[in-house]
Amino acid sequence: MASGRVDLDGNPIKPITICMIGAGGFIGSHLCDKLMNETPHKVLAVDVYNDKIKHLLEPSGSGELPWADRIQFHRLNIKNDSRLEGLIKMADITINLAAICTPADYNTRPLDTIYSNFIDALPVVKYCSENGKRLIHFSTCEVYGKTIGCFLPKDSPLRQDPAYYVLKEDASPCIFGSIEKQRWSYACAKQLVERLIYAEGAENGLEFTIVRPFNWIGPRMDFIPGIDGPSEGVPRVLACFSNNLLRREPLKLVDGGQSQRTFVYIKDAIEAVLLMIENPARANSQIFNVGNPNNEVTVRQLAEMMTQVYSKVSGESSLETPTIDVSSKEFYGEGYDDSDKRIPDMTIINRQLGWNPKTSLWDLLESTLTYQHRTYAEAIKKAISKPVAS
Ligand SMILES: NC(=O)c1ccc[n+]([C@@H]2O[C@H](COP(=O)([O-])OP(=O)(O)OC[C@H]3O[C@@H](n4cnc5c(N)ncnc54)[C@H](O)[C@@H]3O)[C@@H](O)[C@H]2O)c1
Ligand SMILES: O=C(O)[C@H]1O[C@H](OP(=O)(O)OP(=O)(O)OC[C@H]2O[C@@H](n3ccc(=O)[nH]c3=O)[C@H](O)[C@@H]2O)[C@H](O)[C@@H](O)[C@@H]1O
Repeated sequence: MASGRVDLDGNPIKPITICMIGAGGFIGSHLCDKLMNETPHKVLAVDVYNDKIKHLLEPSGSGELPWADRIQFHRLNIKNDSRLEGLIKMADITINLAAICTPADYNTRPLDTIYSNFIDALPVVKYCSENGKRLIHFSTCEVYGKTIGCFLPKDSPLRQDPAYYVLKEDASPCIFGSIEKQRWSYACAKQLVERLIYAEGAENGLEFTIVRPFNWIGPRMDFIPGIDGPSEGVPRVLACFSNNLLRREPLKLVDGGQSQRTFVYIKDAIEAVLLMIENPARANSQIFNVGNPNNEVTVRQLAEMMTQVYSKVSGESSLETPTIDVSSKEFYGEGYDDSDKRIPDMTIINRQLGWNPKTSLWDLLESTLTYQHRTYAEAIKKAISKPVAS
């Protein structure tokens, strides 16, 4: 671990204690890795699960892990645990990652989605505000909803104009579908928490940073159905397509796979979060888009690229029919809707933190699919060869 580390203004960085809620998830596990390996900070890791950070908590051989005294796991559900306030008080800063954040849940479990993303976040904001603690809250790029451009006629030349689709923290509107399109329950809950945090900052002086991730992907994201998650579960697209590739099934393109996304490598994105943690003067009172505008593809193009990359890393040939079309109603059920296009404007994060993503989509898929193959291929083979109980 480096000593003599300095912030972006050349000041020495003092070791701090971080209360990380949702530390056992995809982003939390990578952030814990980074903090343990590269900084002197302490982490109070809060989650209901710890499988994805077990390697940081328990030594695999004999001897102690070098960071053993800098990470503590607290298994608790923030919905109903009185220990939460004490942990926030013990820390210098709280990072809240806890959420239900898989689109398959937004329209099928809208109450759980709203409670998780709105109600459960309220005490965290309150305790930080009342105790004068800094808060980094994880929101989402979904708060932008749809682009203005998607309401223009299909052949309008304005659709090519970035003013109609690039998403800016301080200028773009939040455009959701009607209430019966329950897909937007998540985005709407996240938006209201953003407004609450902003108001706590304005009226009560809460020191906050809001993060809007744009499709961060990489190893340990979600689960592979039937292996380390429920067989009927529907994770986010990276895990859905990985599962299809591992099982040699066609990748399912929802409504033709025409929606567009920009994907950023988790390791690039975590660099941005560390800059926020260690540069409070530059990060406080800011809302940051964190994404990679250079990695834009349609979902169909993503499927084609993942098929090619998987074939390269696994040595297996591609299927004759690599993709099939499926309607959103069939795949997600009633009430699904979609963001058409998500290009993050990078002006603010660039100006405040000098951060830029580095990894191309091909490279990030190559390292991620190498991990998926190494982690799951054998387990899938075994699961497939098991006779089905009659
Ligand atoms: N991955 C992305 O690209 C992305 C994009 C946009 C927004 N986000 C936001 O970032 C945050 C983290 O996302 P992620 O991809 O790591 O998701 P994740 O599901 O892997 O991690 C969330 C973690 O929070 C925990 N958690 C949920 N409810 C809890 C509760 N009541 N008490 C204690 N722990 C609880 C879960 O067990 C899980 O480990 C979420 O708020 C999500 O909305 C992520
Ligand atoms: O990651 C983000 O930045 C945010 O967006 C995600 O939403 P979305 O990008 O729609 O979720 P994915 O499940 O990754 O789906 C991406 C696209 O692929 C499509 N898809 C998904 C799965 C599949 O098997 N096939 C398929 O075509 C979806 O319909 C959607 O158009 C989730 O809402 C959140 O995790 C997060 O807030």
